[in-house]
Amino acid sequence: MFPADELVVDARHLSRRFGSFVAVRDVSLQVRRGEIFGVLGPNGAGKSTALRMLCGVLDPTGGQAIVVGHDVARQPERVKAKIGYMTQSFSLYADLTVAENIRFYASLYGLEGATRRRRIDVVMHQSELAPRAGQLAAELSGGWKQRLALACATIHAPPLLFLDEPTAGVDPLSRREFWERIHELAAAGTTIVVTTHYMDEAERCHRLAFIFRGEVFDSGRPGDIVERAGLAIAEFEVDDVEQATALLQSLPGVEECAHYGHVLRLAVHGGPDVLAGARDHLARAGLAVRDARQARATVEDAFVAMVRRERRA
Ligand SMILES: Nc1ncnc2c1ncn2[C@@H]1O[C@H](COP(=O)(O)OP(=O)(O)OP(=O)(O)O)[C@@H](O)[C@H]1O
Repeated sequence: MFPADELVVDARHLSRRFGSFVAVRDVSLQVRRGEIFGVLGPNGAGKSTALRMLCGVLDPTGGQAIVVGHDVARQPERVKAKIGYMTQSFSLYADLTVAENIRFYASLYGLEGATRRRRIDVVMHQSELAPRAGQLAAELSGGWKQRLALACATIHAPPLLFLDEPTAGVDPLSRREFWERIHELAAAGTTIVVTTHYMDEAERCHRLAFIFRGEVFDSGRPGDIVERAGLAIAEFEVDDVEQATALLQSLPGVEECAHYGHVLRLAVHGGPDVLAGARDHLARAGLAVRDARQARATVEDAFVAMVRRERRA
């Protein structure tokens, strides 16, 4: 492991206004070396704006961030040289081949001589792109484009990698492979800050920050965030799903009652006696319950509950 106190990102009270609109407000977050840090939030929450400030491509209008040892507002060029940045749109040159794209990024980061050759070999090998070196980027599938984008973003072996919705639109297998690669990079000491809308990906992060309307609402390890949300979950298989939903939604403390095929998933604020209480409620109304079981609350449950609570407030 790496020194636990080695902060690669140290943002304090970071803010960004666009005119009178505050897109990011008073965001403080610290990311340690080798961590995979996830940033979650609904559309328009301010995730990309926060990331762009941490990358040194957008000036903060308040607060401070030290990233890879440099102040993002005072030394944005130093920060940019030391980080990798991959966005949803991948920033590839469609009419260049795989190898040409990688060589282009190697030049962009000033790699020369033996170091350049070695890094090109390493990323080609790690991304398994070597057999496709001569293929045009435009001809690659979504998953291979994503591999190429990651290869380009890491060509200079940056100690810190920012990923802004890196798996949007790629298939589940490619997403899994991508995350395996992310974990390999982190295990080798690369720090990763990633935004995502996929909650299974959020669960793969070491720590998370929930951003809503520009502010951090909660942050910590996925398990701790889920625990703080205080939700108990039960799943029911019932014959009359619609009637069961209506009945369960009338129970006190219900956060959500959602359909998953023939299964109803109930999330309530409260203790584990939820299962027995809800089943009794259905039984009293004469509804047949074929199966009832307690389930694990997830980051998605915590996220949805948080966003709903804030929208109600
Ligand atoms: N250059 C800009 N000028 C004005 N407003 C902006 C600008 N950039 C972002 N915003 C606004 O700031 C808010 C936050 O946008 P941002 O792109 O950071 O959200 P996000 O959380 O990344 O959303 P998404 O998940 O949809 O990518 C939005 O309301 C957006 O319209």
